Amino acid sequence: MGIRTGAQYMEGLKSRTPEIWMEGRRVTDVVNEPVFKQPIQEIARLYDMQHDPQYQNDITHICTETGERVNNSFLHPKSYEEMMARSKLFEIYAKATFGLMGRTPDFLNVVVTGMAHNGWFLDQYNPEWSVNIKNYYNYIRDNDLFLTHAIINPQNDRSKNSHGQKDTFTHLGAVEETPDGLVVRGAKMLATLAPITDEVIIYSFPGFAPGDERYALAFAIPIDTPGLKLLCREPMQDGKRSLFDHPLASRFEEMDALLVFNDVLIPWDRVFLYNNVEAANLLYPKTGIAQQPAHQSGVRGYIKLAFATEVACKLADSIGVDVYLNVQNDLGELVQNVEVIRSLLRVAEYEYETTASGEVMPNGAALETIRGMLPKMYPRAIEVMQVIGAGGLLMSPTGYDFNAPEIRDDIDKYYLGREGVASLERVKLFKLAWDLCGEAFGQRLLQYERYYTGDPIRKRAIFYNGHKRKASFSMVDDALSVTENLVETQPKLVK
Ligand SMILES: Cc1cc2nc3c(=O)[nH]c(=O)nc-3n(C[C@H](O)[C@H](O)[C@H](O)COP(=O)(O)OP(=O)(O)OC[C@H]3O[C@@H](n4cnc5c(N)ncnc54)[C@H](O)[C@@H]3O)c2cc1C
Ligand SMILES: O=C(O)Cc1ccc(O)c(O)c1
Repeated sequence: MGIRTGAQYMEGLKSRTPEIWMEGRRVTDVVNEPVFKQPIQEIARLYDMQHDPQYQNDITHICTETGERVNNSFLHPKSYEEMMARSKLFEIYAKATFGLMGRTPDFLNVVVTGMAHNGWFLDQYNPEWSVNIKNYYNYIRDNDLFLTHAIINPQNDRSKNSHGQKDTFTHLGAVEETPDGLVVRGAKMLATLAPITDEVIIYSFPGFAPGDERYALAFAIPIDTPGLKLLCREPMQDGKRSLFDHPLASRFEEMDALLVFNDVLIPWDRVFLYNNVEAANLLYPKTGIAQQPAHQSGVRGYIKLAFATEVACKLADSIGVDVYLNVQNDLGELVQNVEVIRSLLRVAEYEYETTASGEVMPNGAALETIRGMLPKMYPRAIEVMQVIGAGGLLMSPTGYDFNAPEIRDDIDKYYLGREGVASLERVKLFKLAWDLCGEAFGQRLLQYERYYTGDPIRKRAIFYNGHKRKASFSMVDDALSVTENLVETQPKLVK
C-alpha cells in the first residue's frame, strides 16, 4: 500500500477498539472523542502531506524493495544524502506542529528502522528475533502505521530492580511461554499518543540486573490487543476550549498513557527479544535506536525552541518592552540558544558517523550535547516568556468578550499594545504565550523536554563516562611533557 492519507489513518483508528480509560470512563469512539479529535486531525494532516505535491518529494521516496512510495522515516541511511532526506522530513513535520508534538509517526518509524537494520545484534542471541523485527519493519512501512512506545518501567520504587518490586508483575514481565506466544503481565510507561496510534512497541532503557530476566523483553502488538489497557493521564484540555483562547493547547495536546498488560499474548513472530538481560541492556546503546531517533528529537527540539523564542520576541515587541537592556539581554540569550542548537545539528549532520555495517548516523557527541542542553534551554525560554509577559499574561479576556458589544470599546482601548499593535493582535499573542508558559499544556511540554528520553542527569553522566573512556587527554600530556624530570633538577627552596 505505501503512504496513507489522513482519511485512511482515521479509518484505521475506527477499525480498532483499544481499551482506553480516561477520567474513570471507557473511551469507545476514539475519533469522535473531544479530547482526541483535534490531535487526530493534526496527525492526519501529516499523513496528507505525504500526498501534497508541495511536500511529497521532500518527505517520501520510492522504496527499492517494493516499488511503492513510502515515508522517508523508513529510509535506512547509507549515505549523507539519505540521512539528510530524513532530516528534511523531520524538519517539515516539526514545523507543521511547531515542534510541540514529539511523537509524530516519524519518531518510532526511525526506531524500528534502526532495530530492523541492525539484525547482526539480535542474531548474536537468537536469529529468529532479527527476522521478526525485519518483517515487522516491512509491515509498518508498507501499511504506513502509527506507533507508540513504552520503554520505562512504571515509577514505583526506583531504589529496587524489577524483580524487587512489591509484586512480581508490577513491571511488565513474561508470565509463561505457550505454543502461540509469550504471555506478559504488568505495566510500562509512558506511551505518548497511545490512544490514537495503531500499534505499540515495547523495549527498554538499559538497567536490568541478574534476576530481571523475565522483564528483559522487546515486542510489538496492535494497540487493541486483548488484555492491554491504556490508562490516560488527566487531559490538559477538554477538546471544547476555543481555538481563539487556546491556539496551541486546543490543537497539539499529546495524551500520555500508562500501559497495563493483563496476560496479553504476544505471538512469537512479534517477539524481538526475551529472557536476556545482556541483550536488553545492550539493544539501546548498540543498535543506533538511541542515536537515530535523537536526530528526529534534535530537529524537533530545535524547531520548538525557535518557536518559543519567536513567541517571546513578539511578546516583548508587542508591549514595547524590548527597548530595555535587560529584556534585550534575555531575548538575545534565547536567540543565541537557538543558534547553538542549530549549529550542533549542522555539526551532527556534517560530521556524521558510519557504522561497521555501513549505516550513516549523525554525530553522537553533537546529538547528545543537544540532548544535554535543551532541557535547560527550553525551560529558560519559558521563564523569559513569563518574565516578559508578567501580569499581562493574566490580563487577557476571552474570545467571547470581543463579541460582547457592551464592553467592546473597553476591550479595544485597554488591551492594545505599543503604537501600531491593536488590542486583538496583542491579546492573541498573549494567549499563544500563555498556552506555552502558563497552561498545564505548556508545563507538560516543558516536562517533555526534560524527560522524553530519560533522566538528563544520568544521560549526561553516561556521556561523560563514555568521553572519559575514549579521550586521550593528550593536551594535558603535552603541557606536562616539558616538566618531565623537573622534579630532580628543581633547586631546593632556601628557608
Ligand atoms: C511528557 C512525557 C512524555 C513521555 N513520553 C514517553 C513515551 O512516549 N514513551 C516512553 O517510553 N517514555 C516516555 N516518557 C518517559 C520518559 O522516558 C521518562 O520520564 C524518563 O525516562 C525518566 O524516567 P522517570 O520519569 O521514571 O524518572 P525517574 O527515573 O523515576 O527519576 C525521578 C528522579 O529521581 C532521580 N533518580 C531516579 N533513579 C535514579 C538513579 N538510579 N540514579 C540517580 N538518580 C535517580 C532522577 O534524576 C529524577 O530526578 C515521557 C516522559 C514525559 C515527561
Ligand atoms: O530522542 C532521543 O534522545 C532518543 C530516543 C530514543 C529512543 C527513545 O525511546 C526515546 O524516548 C528517545
